[in-house]
Amino acid sequence: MLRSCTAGLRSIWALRGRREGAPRLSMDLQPARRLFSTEKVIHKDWALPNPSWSKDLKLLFDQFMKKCEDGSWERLPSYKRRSTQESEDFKTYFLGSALQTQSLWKKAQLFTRGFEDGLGFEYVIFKNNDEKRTVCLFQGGPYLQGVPGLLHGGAMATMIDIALGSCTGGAVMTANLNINFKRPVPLCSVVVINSQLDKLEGRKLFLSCNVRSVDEKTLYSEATGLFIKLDPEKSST
Ligand SMILES: CCCCCCCC/C=C\CCCCCCCC(=O)SCCNC(=O)CCNC(=O)[C@H](O)C(C)(C)COP(=O)(O)OP(=O)(O)OC[C@H]1O[C@@H](n2cnc3c(N)ncnc32)[C@H](O)[C@@H]1OP(=O)(O)O
Repeated sequence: MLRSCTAGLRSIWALRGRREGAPRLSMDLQPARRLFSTEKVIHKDWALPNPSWSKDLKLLFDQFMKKCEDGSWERLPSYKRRSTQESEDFKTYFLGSALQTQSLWKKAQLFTRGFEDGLGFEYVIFKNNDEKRTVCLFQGGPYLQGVPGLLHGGAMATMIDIALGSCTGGAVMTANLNINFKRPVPLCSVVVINSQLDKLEGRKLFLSCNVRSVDEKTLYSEATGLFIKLDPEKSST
């Protein structure tokens, strides 16, 4: 596994900069203004295949794109930054946040999309609106290592949070996340996160998910989450 990961890493580095519009990874090599300067970078949809995607990930992606053809499933686009409207929605609740007072708001971006192709979080989410569930295809790259050769549990928790969040809509926050890590996830492998909305109770959304290998034989994790729809009457800061 480590050998294939190293080979993958070599090919990832060989492909550096080839994807159109892809910013370089390190801030010290690339001045911040260049990372955030063009509309093209800001609005790029990152939930699409790139050369770092493994065969498994591409195959599953193609299968789900087929399911999208009759409209029962949709691929969720993924941007480094939230749309102006979404940002405004959240700003309403966090008027005193440091981001706004320190003028850093313009530089804010989703941290899962801050890595160079293949090194961090490669993922795409498909949503079935009628069934209130999503499927997240996730390949965790070499920069997400915890125990040598294995994916860091925090990286897995991040993806679980995002996967569960994708079953919600509008302005919500994670109030509780409960994860059982059952088997370690090999670094650079592909996992499938099946999430569903179990119950809606007022502003509370109860969700659950499981994380499995592509062949479905290995159950890596199971999790539940409680998300709360933000109350416009309350400010959280
Ligand atoms: C953001 C998602 C957007 C989705 C967009 C869709 C696109 C899909 C694509 C991509 C998905 C990306 C997804 C990203 C995901 C990232 C999410 C995060 O990282 S969030 C950061 C970590 N979370 C916090 O920092 C919260 C901190 N906590 C709070 O701010 C508050 O506690 C909050 C807002 C959660 C609730 O506060 P209150 O004042 O509005 O509500 P109160 O009255 O306290 O609670 C309401 C009800 O919920 C229960 N409740 C609240 N917290 C609970 C808890 N921890 N456990 C159990 N019950 C709880 C309460 O008991 C109450 O229940 P009763 O109505 O009385 O029955």
